[in-house]
Amino acid sequence: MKEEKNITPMLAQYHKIKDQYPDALVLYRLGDFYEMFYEDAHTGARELNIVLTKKKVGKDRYIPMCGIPFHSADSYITRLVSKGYKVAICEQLEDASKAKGIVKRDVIRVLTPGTYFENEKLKSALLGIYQERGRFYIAYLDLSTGEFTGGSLNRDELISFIGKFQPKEIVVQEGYDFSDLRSQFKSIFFSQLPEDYFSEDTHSEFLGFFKTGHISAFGFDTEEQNVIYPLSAVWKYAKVTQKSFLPFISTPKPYREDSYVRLDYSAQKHLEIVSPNEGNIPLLRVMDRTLTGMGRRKLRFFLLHPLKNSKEIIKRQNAVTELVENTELREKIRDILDQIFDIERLISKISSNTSTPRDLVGLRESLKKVSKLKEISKEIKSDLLKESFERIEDYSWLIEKLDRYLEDDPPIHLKEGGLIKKGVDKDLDELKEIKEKGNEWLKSYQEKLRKETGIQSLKIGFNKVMGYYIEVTKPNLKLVPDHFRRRQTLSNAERFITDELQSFEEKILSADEKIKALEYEIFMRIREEVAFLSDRIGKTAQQVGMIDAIQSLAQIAVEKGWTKPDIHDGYEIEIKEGYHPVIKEFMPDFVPNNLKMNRNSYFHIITGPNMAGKSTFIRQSAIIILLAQTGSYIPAKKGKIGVVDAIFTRIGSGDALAKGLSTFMVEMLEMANIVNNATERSFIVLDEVGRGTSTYDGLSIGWAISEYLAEKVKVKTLFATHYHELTQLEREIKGVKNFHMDIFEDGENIKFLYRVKEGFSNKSYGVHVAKLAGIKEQIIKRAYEILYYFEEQRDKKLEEDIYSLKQKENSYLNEINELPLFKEIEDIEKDEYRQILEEIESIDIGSITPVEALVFLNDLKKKIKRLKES
Ligand SMILES: Nc1ncnc2c1ncn2[C@@H]1O[C@H](COP(=O)(O)OP(=O)(O)OP(=O)(O)O)[C@@H](O)[C@H]1O
Repeated sequence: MKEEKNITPMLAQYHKIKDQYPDALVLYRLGDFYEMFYEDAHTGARELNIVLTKKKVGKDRYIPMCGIPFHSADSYITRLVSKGYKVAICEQLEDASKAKGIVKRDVIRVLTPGTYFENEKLKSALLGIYQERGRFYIAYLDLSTGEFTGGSLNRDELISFIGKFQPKEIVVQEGYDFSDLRSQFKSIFFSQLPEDYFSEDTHSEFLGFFKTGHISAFGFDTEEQNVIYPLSAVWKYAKVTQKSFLPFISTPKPYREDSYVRLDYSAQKHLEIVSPNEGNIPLLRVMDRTLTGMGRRKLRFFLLHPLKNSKEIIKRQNAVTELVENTELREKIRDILDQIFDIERLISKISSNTSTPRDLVGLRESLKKVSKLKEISKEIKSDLLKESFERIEDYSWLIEKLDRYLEDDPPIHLKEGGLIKKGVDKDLDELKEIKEKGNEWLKSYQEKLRKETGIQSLKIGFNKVMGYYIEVTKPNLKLVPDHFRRRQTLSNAERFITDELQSFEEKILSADEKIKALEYEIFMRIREEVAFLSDRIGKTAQQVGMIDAIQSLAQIAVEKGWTKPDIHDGYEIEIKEGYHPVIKEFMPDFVPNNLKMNRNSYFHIITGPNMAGKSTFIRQSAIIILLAQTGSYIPAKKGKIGVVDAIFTRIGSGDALAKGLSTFMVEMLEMANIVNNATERSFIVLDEVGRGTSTYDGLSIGWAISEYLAEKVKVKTLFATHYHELTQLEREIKGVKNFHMDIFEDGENIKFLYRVKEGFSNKSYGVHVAKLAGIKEQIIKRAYEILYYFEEQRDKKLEEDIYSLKQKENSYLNEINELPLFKEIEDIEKDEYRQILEEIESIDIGSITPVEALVFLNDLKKKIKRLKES
């Protein structure tokens, strides 16, 4: 900010502070308001829709200003932060009435989208990214729970991670180009951090904070060492923004993407696991039977991180089974969990100094219930649950202490007093006694005055503005003695004070102030003791979350009659009478379907009319596999699941992920990702491929991709398509099988049966759907005429195409030699001519497919054309 000459001391102070926070809106405390000045005032007034005024700062000098009242500042600040602004809170650090000269002020905290952790609405979380040689090193920090994790990812994994964890703010090193990430995640705010956040000094400070000398102490491997950059940068950012309020941060944990099923961002979105597409309901919401915040977060993690290791899946499944089968135990656990608050949030608040006395009482009560949970650990049999129960620590000594110290129903605000029980501190007890005795004195003094004056209705009262007073109603005023001094006149009474009452007031008020100060001091001491235990209590809270997530899986299984799938390491997948768990909620007569995949039948091409249930079927299959691998029971009569290593989806064409890319380009990017990464152990669902381009381009791409996936990768795939030509693949590749959605046809009227059957269907019934949608009868009639014509043409053309492709395959060299174009190149320069000839000769006739032959021919034609033109 430019220096201004001859400015007031207040403005000079403001400039000094603002200069330290150039990228934040500085909220400068002035009495009962937070004021913004200059450019900040313009921004604040615009974003908050409040009046922009002026502040006089000298003779005829004004600066722009806007202000928000201190008492309702929270909602204004939330609005600013949720719009991506950083807000620096500049407080008065001393009592204005006692200050000599200008009141001391400083920024006590900077609130940013990723660090305003105590705001429930914002759900703040922070991600740091450091890039080196194409690898992304990340650190994720959720200050509301203390969760801190770091890892090394490739680009796809990074996108998937952001999708799963949904940070509100991403911080990167200066100069890092994040425009492509920003276009993909529009609701996330990005900040660049200066060099020193990534410096060696910061590394040492960070390691010092966690009392270790090297990052490997957290369990990171040698090749992950660079993760120290984002970890320490994120930690420093939290420290700088929180200032003295730094809440609990757990020891960083390595995030190992490769121990979970690969679930790309597009799959998370398409399957609507935790966040729905417009208007829908996500799987998590339908399944969630957790009773605590920790459990809810754990269940969310389970669903986004299905396991790959069959032993681990079965271990979790066994825990779920125990609670499915033992109703009494499940209900006992649920009853206890229901009374436990969000311990992770509480300890985070308590250690950040933003806690209220009620948070400590909440923690105490929750820990009591946690002890109750521990009491039933003897009844537990399954390994995973047993481990969780065993890891719960016993906090009876802390509970006992908190019980002894804290009043059961303390006030919300820390400074109101009445927090600490009797018997904790001698001085405090004495002061309280003075206060209590004071009450007795007041009673007897009131009695004495009534007798002396003869005014029976005389009463002594107290309010915060006036202090103590003697109230006499109007009709009795003539009886008031001379030594009563008037303090206030009301409509039907007068209030007085006497010397005696005034000296009493001084004594009591000073006792009261001392009580509050002492209580505050004691409270802060206990708070610190609890904060010191944060890490350990946090670990116990994690176990409570695990138990809660497991019981939630058991509860939903019991409620909905889900079954336990058979998990194995083989290739086969079999689902009997499976259904879509979300759609079924709203459609009780949902038709269940079977899926059977093995070495002879793993690439299923599913055709059928529009609206017949193809998409639903392929999505439900992916969801059932995902659920099975989280250890959950499944919405099916029976299931055998050969563990998959990835679930890929290519669904829908409406969701242009990144603006600026065509729908088709987005679709092809997703396809490229699938083709490049799928293995024999993956599971793919494709809902139409190549729709965003011309029919033949689309068909060719769909065809070539199917051939590659079915023949080369041999990956289990469900491919819903309107390209009926693709059903030909069944004859050419073993493992490809055709299915269709069954319908009941009666002339031009059809009824959807929503059942998947073997064989193909060569009609789309799109016109029928148009009719259902209410398009005029005469248009429908005409559409049918055109459709029949096209169908005839198509069938003829298809036969011809296939015939000619076969021909090309058998004798492609001859055909290429006979191409008229080929002869024309004889006049062209020898070298290039030879090059083309060599290219033709290098082709292995036996291994080329019809589609490859076509592509090759097209390429050749283009090259020749280019040569001719040059
Ligand atoms: N198994 C089922 N039982 C009952 N109703 C179903 C079933 N599957 C789907 N439906 C209903 O049919 C509607 C259309 O299903 P879906 O979107 O899966 O069809 P589709 O064949 O993929 O259509 P399109 O080819 O137009 O994309 C669903 O919204 C649902 O209401």
